[in-house]
Amino acid sequence: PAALTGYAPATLGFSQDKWEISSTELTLMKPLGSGQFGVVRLGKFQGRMLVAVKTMREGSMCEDDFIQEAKTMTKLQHPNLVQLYGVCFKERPIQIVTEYMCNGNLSSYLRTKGRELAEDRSPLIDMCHQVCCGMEYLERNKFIHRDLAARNCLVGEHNIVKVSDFGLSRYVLDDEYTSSTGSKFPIKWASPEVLEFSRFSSKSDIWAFGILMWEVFTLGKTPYPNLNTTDVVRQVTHGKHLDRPQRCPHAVYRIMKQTWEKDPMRRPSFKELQVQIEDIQEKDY
Ligand SMILES: CNC(=O)Nc1cc(-c2cccc(-n3cnc4cc(C(C)(C)C)ccc4c3=O)c2C)cn(C)c1=O
Repeated sequence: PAALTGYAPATLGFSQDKWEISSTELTLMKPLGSGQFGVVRLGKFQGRMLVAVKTMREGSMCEDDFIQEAKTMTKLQHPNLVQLYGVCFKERPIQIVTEYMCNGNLSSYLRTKGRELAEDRSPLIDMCHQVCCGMEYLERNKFIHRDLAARNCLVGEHNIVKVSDFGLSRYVLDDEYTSSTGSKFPIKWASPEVLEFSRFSSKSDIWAFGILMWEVFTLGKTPYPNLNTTDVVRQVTHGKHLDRPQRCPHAVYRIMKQTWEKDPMRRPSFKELQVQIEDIQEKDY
């Protein structure tokens, strides 16, 4: 059956609209770590399919709003998106069940495995291309991620990269995260219009994608190293950009710079970025 070949069927094999999962169908296993909503565990669905299970920490999420949206989110299906399989919401705390990615988040993966990846440049540009493909699908579906960063992408076998937790920031109840002046707000990935007016759009996702490209070509460095929040906000609003990472080809840096246009409408779309990245892959790699 498909599950044994490692191919993750989009809807775990049940009918399209069965996005409600009963907790009796889940076996929880080892913890994978904890995120904004609490502990995430490895699990098994119906005793055979490996999944990841987020158990919502009390008060961390606006659960009713999320449950409304979950049905739509299960319909977002793409090879470069971490598939949302369904939600257990008959008991509290609710549990979110997604596809499992064996190599963890892209930021840690770059920091630990980056050396090998950088031996040849193609894996790095290929990872950017995969994220771009997942984001182009979201853009096409008028779906905004709102917190695109290497830490919110996950890695599977054979350097497969998928975008994770898209749109979930809308349900975070922690003001430290949601307020642009909060200690957990992702300032270094935020575009000028997000910093000034909290104006999120696919064009602010494009800005964040440029920062993610910089993360990839620095093998997981934190952007604006040794700058504090105030300095980052000043630099970004005054049009000062991240420098070209030493292992980043000029052609790739030219793409990054397009994503950091102050005027959102002058930034490319993910569709246009996809073509530009594919052109580089054909020529240089
Ligand atoms: C070794 N393999 C693995 O560890 N694989 C996996 C690890 C995680 C994992 C583990 C712990 C924490 C988080 N995490 C991290 N950041 C988050 C950020 C948000 C927002 C709203 C702030 C964007 C929401 C949820 C999370 C969240 O659950 C994840 C994704 C999820 N999945 C599907 C895996 O395959």
